[in-house]
Amino acid sequence: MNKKSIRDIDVAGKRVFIRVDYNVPMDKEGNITNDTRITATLPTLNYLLEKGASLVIGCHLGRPKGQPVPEFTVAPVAKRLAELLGREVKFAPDCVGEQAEKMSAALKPGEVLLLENLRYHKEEEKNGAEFAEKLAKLADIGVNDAFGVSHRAHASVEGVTKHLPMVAGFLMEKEIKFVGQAVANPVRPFVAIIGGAKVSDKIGVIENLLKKVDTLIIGGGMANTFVAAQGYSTGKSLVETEKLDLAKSLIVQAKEQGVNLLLPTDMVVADKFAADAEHKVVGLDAIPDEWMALDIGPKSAEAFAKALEDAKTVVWNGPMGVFEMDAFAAGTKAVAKAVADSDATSIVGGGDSIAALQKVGLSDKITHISTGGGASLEYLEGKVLPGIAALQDK
Ligand SMILES: Nc1ncnc2c1ncn2[C@@H]1O[C@H](COP(=O)(O)OP(=O)(O)OP(=O)(O)O)[C@@H](O)[C@H]1O
Ligand SMILES: O=C(O)[C@H](O)COP(=O)(O)O
Repeated sequence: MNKKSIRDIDVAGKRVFIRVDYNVPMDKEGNITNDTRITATLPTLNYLLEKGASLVIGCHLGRPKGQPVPEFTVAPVAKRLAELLGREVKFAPDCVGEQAEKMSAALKPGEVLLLENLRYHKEEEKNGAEFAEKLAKLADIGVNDAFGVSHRAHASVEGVTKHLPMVAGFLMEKEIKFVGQAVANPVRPFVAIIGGAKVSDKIGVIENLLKKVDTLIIGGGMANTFVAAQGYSTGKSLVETEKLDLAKSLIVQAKEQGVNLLLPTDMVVADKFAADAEHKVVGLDAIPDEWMALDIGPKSAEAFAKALEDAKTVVWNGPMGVFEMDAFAAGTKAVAKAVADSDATSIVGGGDSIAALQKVGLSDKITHISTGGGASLEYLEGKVLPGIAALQDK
């Protein structure tokens, strides 16, 4: 890596601003259901603390759209982080402003301050210069250990580096190494699996992935838009109507480029988005008007698993269904098992994808669990991520 890391700087007695990706899955009561994204940063945090730094940690949770939405407070993260670090974690109820400045100024070496959700301010996602400057005031030097957010040119990721020199943390270094290596010269067949719910974010990635992979499997919420693009009626399923033309064109592009594009042929549909919903398996031509597709069906799962049998490189982001509810977890489980059973180099990324893998107990069968979902997909496409580009050169 041609970027500086925390090994290259002296942090003794300094306040370090660290951007992390603590966008962790939570249940309705606000309990963290998977803390991988927190534990993955501990080597960086502990190293800096041992070297005599104090830490000002910035992160986001969910998409509160620039408002202080209580559901998206990162207070539960502060509690979990304190348990994991075995030391007190102070909490600033606003990430910028007088109180945050006072709290950060009072930090002694070895002390840790977590800032409230950065996305409570709309300037974060807009990369507002003033907001970035306010964040920079909280520290002497910056560290980016948030690979998962480095595809976003947000204030705490990109803008802040104009006021605060920023270097890579250990997690960032590790992600760049593993994700980069696996796809630099992938052993073939190379299979990518895309699912999940962030359809408009990730559908654009597919065009570039088609140039790299031999097989592309699409499931989860992402598949519904492709099913609709083939002319089927999809009832109340999650569908990005604005992306139907793009989905159609991607189906054509896959054919032209000789990529084996696998879409579901059956679905598990439900009468509502709930764990106790009435549900059944149907073919694509039989999705009832008032129902929604919440998982791929068993035939699709079998076909996807078959395509993974002889894969040598696999990249997976996004669950095949609403795996958080047992009735809609079978597709994700089947694909997870197929990836685990193959002897491919496998990279699975994304907050919910990691949670799904742990739920089925197969994480240790995966070559690299990436904390980045959208970020790892964009990195795989060959894009320069703004958060990485903005780090100090060696
Ligand atoms: N058919 C579906 N309809 C609605 N939601 C779905 C469907 N299939 C999967 N999902 C939901 O998608 C969510 C995960 O999608 P997402 O794209 O955020 O993946 P991720 O692994 O968390 O990646 P990232 O880190 O980029 O967010 C899960 O909460 C899951 O319930
Ligand atoms: O979960 C993720 O992929 C990262 O935390 C980025 O979140 P975002 O897609 O809301 O920017």
